[in-house]
Amino acid sequence: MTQVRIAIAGASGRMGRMLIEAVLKDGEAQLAAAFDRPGTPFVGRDAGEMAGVASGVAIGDDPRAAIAAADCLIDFTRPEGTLIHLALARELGKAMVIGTTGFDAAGKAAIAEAARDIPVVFAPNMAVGVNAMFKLLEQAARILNEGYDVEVIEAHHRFKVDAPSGTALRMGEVIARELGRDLEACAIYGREGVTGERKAETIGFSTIRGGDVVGDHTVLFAGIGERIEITHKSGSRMPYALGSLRAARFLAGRRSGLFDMQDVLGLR
Ligand SMILES: NC(=O)C1=CN([C@@H]2O[C@H](COP(=O)(O)OP(=O)(O)OC[C@H]3O[C@@H](n4cnc5c(N)ncnc54)[C@H](OP(=O)(O)O)[C@@H]3O)[C@@H](O)[C@H]2O)C=CC1
Ligand SMILES: O=C(O)C1=N[C@H](C(=O)O)C[C@H](O)C1
Repeated sequence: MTQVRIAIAGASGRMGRMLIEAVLKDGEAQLAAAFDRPGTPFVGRDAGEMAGVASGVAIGDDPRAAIAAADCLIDFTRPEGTLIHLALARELGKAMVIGTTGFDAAGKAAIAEAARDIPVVFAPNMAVGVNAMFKLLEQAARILNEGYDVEVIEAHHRFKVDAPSGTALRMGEVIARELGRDLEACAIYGREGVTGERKAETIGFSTIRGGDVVGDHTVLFAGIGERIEITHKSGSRMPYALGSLRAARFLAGRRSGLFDMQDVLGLR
């Protein structure tokens, strides 16, 4: 069995650490490189240190060298960093798994463009449970397509920098598509003051930030006299890391193309 050689960007970040731990425990993957931004105190230290395992791989600060050493780059950083790493992966002909959220339209277009030359999995949530919930939402929206108000509520830790979460936005997209609506036109991001009555076609988003909440998402379908709530709660970041490794294996042997976790999990 050939092992997929993995490089990890943002090695000292919350997801970077979790990914390193997952790769080191996975018999089908090999940690080829891990890197951080130059000047961070983690550069030069063993990548497995925070997982309590000696990996023999020192955290570097040269993205090009790290990506060149691997078959696949897994990137959970920030949009500006991811786009730099994406250009390098494209130049070097390497696969890439992108978990970073918060891209603008130009960033998403750059990912689609790069995927003409290299294989890319780009998904706002790598957890199997959340991807199952996307399918449940499709079905719920299909059934509750009239008379039910749709609200997406998400909660995350105090360190998260983008809102609403990428997952909440994808939930909104899935529901809007099923209802024949354009999310850009119907999304309401928070309410304040005299807002007037709720418009039936809107999809509302509410964001909570606090403490160490890993990630909770609820979609509320509220009718007159009844309501349905579909909720996913993350208790650990490991499902995101394990999903990313599944994605890296899915990309092995592919030459190009833009995929998401629905493709990886065969849910399309
Ligand atoms: N798709 C999914 O399943 C999931 C997605 N995410 C997303 O992943 C991303 C990272 O989350 P998380 O690990 O919690 O964040 P952290 O802030 O803990 O880690 C981010 C890492 O990226 C580095 N980084 C930041 N900016 C840049 C840059 N411009 N260039 C290169 N490296 C950079 C940071 O380095 P430094 O310390 O120097 O800033 C840090 O090492 C977020 O967008 C989050 O929403 C998170 C969980 C699951
Ligand atoms: O920043 C996080 O932590 C998470 N971000 C992703 C998102 O924005 O949807 C996925 C998960 O919810 C955790």
